[in-house]
Amino acid sequence: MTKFIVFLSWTGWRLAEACRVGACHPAAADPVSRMRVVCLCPTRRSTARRVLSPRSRPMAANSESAAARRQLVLNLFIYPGGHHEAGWRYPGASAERLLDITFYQDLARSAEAAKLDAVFFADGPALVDNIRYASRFRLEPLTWLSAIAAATHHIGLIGTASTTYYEPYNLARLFASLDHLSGGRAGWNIVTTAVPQASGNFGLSETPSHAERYARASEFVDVVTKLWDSWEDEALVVDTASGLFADDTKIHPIEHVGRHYRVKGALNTPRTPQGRPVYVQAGSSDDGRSFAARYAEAIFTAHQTLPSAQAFYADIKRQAASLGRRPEHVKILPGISPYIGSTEVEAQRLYEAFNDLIQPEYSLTQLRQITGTDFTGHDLDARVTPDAFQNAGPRAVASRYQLVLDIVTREKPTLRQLIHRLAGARGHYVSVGTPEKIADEIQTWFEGGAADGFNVMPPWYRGGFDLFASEVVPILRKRGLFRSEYTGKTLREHFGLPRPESLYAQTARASA
Ligand SMILES: Cc1cc2nc3c(=O)[nH]c(=O)nc-3n(C[C@H](O)[C@H](O)[C@H](O)COP(=O)(O)O)c2cc1C
Repeated sequence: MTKFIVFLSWTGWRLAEACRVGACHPAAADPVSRMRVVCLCPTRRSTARRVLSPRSRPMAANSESAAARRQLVLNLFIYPGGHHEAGWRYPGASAERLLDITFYQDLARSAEAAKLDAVFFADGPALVDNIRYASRFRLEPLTWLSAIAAATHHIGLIGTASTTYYEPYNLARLFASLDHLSGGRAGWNIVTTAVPQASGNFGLSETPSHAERYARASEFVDVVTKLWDSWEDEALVVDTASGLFADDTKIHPIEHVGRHYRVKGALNTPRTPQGRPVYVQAGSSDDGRSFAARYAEAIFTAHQTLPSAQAFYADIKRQAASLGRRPEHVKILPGISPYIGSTEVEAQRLYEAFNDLIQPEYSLTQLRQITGTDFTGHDLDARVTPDAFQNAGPRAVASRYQLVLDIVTREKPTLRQLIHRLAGARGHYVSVGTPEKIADEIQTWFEGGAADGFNVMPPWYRGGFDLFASEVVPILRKRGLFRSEYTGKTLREHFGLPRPESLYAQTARASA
């Protein structure tokens, strides 16, 4: 017997749109979640008219062209099974295709068709605890992004790699290769990795301290920058007539000797189309912020409230400017996880449908990892108070810990409410509502000094992303906030970032 799920999925909303003109449709199978829907014509007509006739927002002043106007950055953050920890269980989530590269190539092509800036892959050098309940295995970013590069032409490719668990020379080669093979679309999300179980996979008896990780990260970025610049742009000659392949006077060993690394160089790969991949960064503590202000060209960050995001945004822009950098060359990109419905009620119901699928064993594991407190066996409907987190230890300086503490202090949730808050997007902003409402929130953060764009984190694939691309992006485009066409080919061009001059060219110019 076909199960009728009353709440309206996307096709149902489309049907509701048809309802507005009075033509009710029989129940139809919804290709997104393959749930059968019933179009509630009579009750929907007024709702449909209210919801479906998009409220006009003040359009961009005609005199100001979209191209001249500051453009929103939108990346699709790809996570196996979706960003909600139970996303893999949601009907229509294609759980059987979690390791199917064609699924991710199709998703990236859809993101490219929507003119998004980049696809974004996280990474973690260890198996998460309690994998038994959540699709939290890791797709190694560089290999999967290389396959996506072959299936796309414009969209950027941002992969995460940890300075704590890589070697500079290898990382420089990998990202240089991704930039070459993609025609200049590579971005490197620089992380220092806080998860304690990673160190055992790399022969370390303990996890380096928070401060030590950032000290290493700074030297690491200095080394890879020298490696990416070790070939001057003119070094590669390839003159078949004369037989000169490369001008080795323009290839420079870096001879780096530092506290953490000794690297002779030069890199064994020519300088790349972008010169260097785009430097993205994720880590929001004080150390993380000063590191980001110094190196990052884009910063992935987690904020639950507009004021918190505004304070972070202002701080980073101020720090970057004080280092002589142009603040507009540092893009602040909070995560946003959208739950989209044709009415607020339906969107809320969708959000609750996901939370009904969570398995608290996994959620409590994540909470313990972030806060150091094990709530196993605690009453899920009892309130959580800040003094419950006595075992934070070194985690206390990590931004994710602070974020959870802020939620508990601000909202006084029960344990169940807290794990629901975190289940959606691990502490990133969750936006539940109609496409208009979600576009309003994006515009408010973008114009309110809180974000230069977002890493979009759909609760599930594909439906969660397809709804965002088909319903929210057009509203943003209509408001003049987001591109209609790519105007560049490289990720730097999408982000409006300059191609960096090599260190040698800078030195030569300075001494000329
Ligand atoms: C938004 C965000 C995303 C992150 N993504 C990753 C990741 O994919 N892999 C990883 O190893 N660490 C990741 N981290 C952890 C950071 O690399 C860093 O180790 C941790 O946040 C501690 O630094 P912080 O206190 O400065 O945030 C992320 C952190 C943030 C804030």
